Amino acid sequence: MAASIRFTKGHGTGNDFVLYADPEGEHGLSVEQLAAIADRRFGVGADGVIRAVRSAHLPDGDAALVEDPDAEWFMDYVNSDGSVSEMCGNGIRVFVKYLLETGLAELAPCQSIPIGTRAGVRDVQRLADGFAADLGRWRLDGGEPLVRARELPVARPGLGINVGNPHVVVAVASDDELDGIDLSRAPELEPAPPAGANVEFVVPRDPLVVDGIGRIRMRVHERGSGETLSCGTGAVAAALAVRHWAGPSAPDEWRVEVPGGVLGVRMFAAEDGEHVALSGPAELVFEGELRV
Ligand SMILES: N[C@@H](CCC[C@H](N)C(=O)O)C(=O)O
Repeated sequence: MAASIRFTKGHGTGNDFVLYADPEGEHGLSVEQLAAIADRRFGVGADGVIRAVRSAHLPDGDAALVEDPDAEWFMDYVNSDGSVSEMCGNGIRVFVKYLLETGLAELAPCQSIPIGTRAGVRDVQRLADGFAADLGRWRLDGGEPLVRARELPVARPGLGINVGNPHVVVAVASDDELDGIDLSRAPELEPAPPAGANVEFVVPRDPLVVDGIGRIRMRVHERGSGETLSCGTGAVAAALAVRHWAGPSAPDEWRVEVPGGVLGVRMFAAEDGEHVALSGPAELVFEGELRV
């Protein structure tokens, strides 16, 4: 018999999600069901589906990732093709907004809430106009694969960066070149990273730095979702890559323009090394019922 589940649709700079609450961890959906929900013609339509599960009710594999006993909620994130990802930078802000609006959690302005994810526990702070997520440590990862994309005149070397999930960032020559890339198909990476990667194409603004803030524009092809209007972890990877290429005088604060809006990225020293934080808006736009 078909079951029905209440859902909320939300987005962060146009990266959109279907969210539903499953506090006791009883309503995990199959890959096929998740992909059907995310389908833009035959389903609700979204770049990803997010399930809110109490950490206390996770299966052993995911429970091992939640080391902080204060992380009451776990963000179970899947891409629009039903594949699992470790982290979603836009999703985690929308997730916290959803917990607050549905009364599943409380958070005073400027305070933070720890959220369990497959990349570990991440703190999300409530701001006046959105949320900021501390995405923790990052690392150069995956070398410098050659990237080929349709309408990109030549293959370019990318830079592999892991911010909880894998990214490859590619610098392009101009706004026109960025706008001309056809991302209706996944870019080819050589060698291909074993777990795949999200691929960001990035161009600096001129001048690159204004008032101590670095400025870039990017487009993204997401692993498991295709081209999206925004990718939070992608914006973080893009800012880290451009800072890496720009050298020691580059700033630690960045403004990243994506097709769906603007995100903020900040690198800062923490006890266990350098962390990177992502800030931006989170919107909930409608509610409905899933028939699964
Ligand atoms: N859009 C997200 C990233 C979602 C996961 C990604 N497609 C992956 O497979 O790693 C973001 O805002 O970070």
